[in-house]
Amino acid sequence: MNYSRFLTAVSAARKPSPIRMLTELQQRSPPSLISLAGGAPNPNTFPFRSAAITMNDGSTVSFDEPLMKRALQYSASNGIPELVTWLKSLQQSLHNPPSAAYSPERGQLDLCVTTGSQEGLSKVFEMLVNPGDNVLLDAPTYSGTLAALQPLGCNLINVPSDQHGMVPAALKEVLSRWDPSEVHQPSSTAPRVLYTIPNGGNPTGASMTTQRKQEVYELARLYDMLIIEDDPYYFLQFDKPWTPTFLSMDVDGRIIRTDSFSKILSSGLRIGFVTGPKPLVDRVVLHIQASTMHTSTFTQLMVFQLLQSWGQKGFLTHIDGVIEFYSKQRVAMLSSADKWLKELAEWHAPAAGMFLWIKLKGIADTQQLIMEKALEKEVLLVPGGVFMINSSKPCPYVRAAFSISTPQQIDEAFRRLSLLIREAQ
Ligand SMILES: Cc1ncc(COP(=O)(O)O)c(CNc2cc3ccccc3n(O)c2=O)c1O
Repeated sequence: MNYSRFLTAVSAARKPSPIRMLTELQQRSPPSLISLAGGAPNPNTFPFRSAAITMNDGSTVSFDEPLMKRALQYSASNGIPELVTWLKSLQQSLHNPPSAAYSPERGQLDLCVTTGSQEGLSKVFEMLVNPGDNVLLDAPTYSGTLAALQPLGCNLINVPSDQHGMVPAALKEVLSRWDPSEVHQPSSTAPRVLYTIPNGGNPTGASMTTQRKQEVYELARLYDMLIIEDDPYYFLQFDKPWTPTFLSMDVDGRIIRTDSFSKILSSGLRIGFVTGPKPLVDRVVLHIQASTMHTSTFTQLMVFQLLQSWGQKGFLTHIDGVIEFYSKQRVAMLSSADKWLKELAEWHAPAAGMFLWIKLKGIADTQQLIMEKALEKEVLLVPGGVFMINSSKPCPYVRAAFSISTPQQIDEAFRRLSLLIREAQ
């Protein structure tokens, strides 16, 4: 793969920070090294001494004095080494990516920690997307992605999708505007990037089938596109076996995958990770060096100690418990939807995630209904327009999350929504 053709001028211009290189050199050196180089503050001046975090199972994640001094200090921009190693091993076990054994130039799999997958997404978009570029995605899509992409001045092209995700035949039709043999010409306007949320899509709850992923991947090969696989709901798939990921079929090194611990460990700790070809992950890390420097060392060490004590088996056992919770929530929302909304709306049962995408019958646009009337009835949902490429276009959908409210609250909310719809029809 020729990765340079995908980089924006800004990303290509990024250079390693000399100071960060010295810091990382020092961290790799024997303790006998005396460094007067780094501008790191002296941790003995920090007011925090130790910490002990009690886990639900009664165990403790501890920070003794030496570890606390490390936790409160700067660390490597790609993530603390032990967490990066643990996550790479997890990706290997879950996805067995073909590119893991490749040379760096050929797109060897690499990984960096980010402050939530949101940071990973925004830095990946800024690495790849120039003003005027054509970028493919299946709308409706995550509003945070639109917020990161649209200011870059690109042209977002929608690829039709349904409850099983992006439709390969529709992608083929969209791409038929360009000749695959001409995509490498400097004047070509062919898309170089395709973004999708393959599991438990936000807001649609849609999940791509393996067959569709394979067909989309082959089209990405034909037109030499990168695929951004934004997959924060991968661990919230209700049925096993979990669907193979784009990363697991990535023989070319053209997948950039963003994962998140927000839906399974904590959303406030802000731990995500970007997995992809080393030439591209390196560019994301250079951007991190020049922006946040790194994700909180304390947070990374807290999560790493937990993962180390769990092991992959324990991690997956925890996830089983999370899935069981959301599965019950989903059942509650679907039964309340059947009870209150059957004649008034349409929806598909999601196979993953935490969202129900509901089409209200007889209502052209939900924006006003939700933002004005719903508050009167004391029920809040997200009007579907915020997930569309053109948010001003009328949209008859609303997004309902079954993550926080109790089954009883969900039932009452849908009773209120049913009154709202009847009044508005
Ligand atoms: C498809 C997709 N990709 C990336 C992310 C970012 O997750 P991160 O790892 O935590 O950074 C998300 C998070 N989605 C949301 C977040 C959120 C935060 C506050 C309030 C509301 C929020 N709503 O509604 C959301 O959908 C997502 O759905």
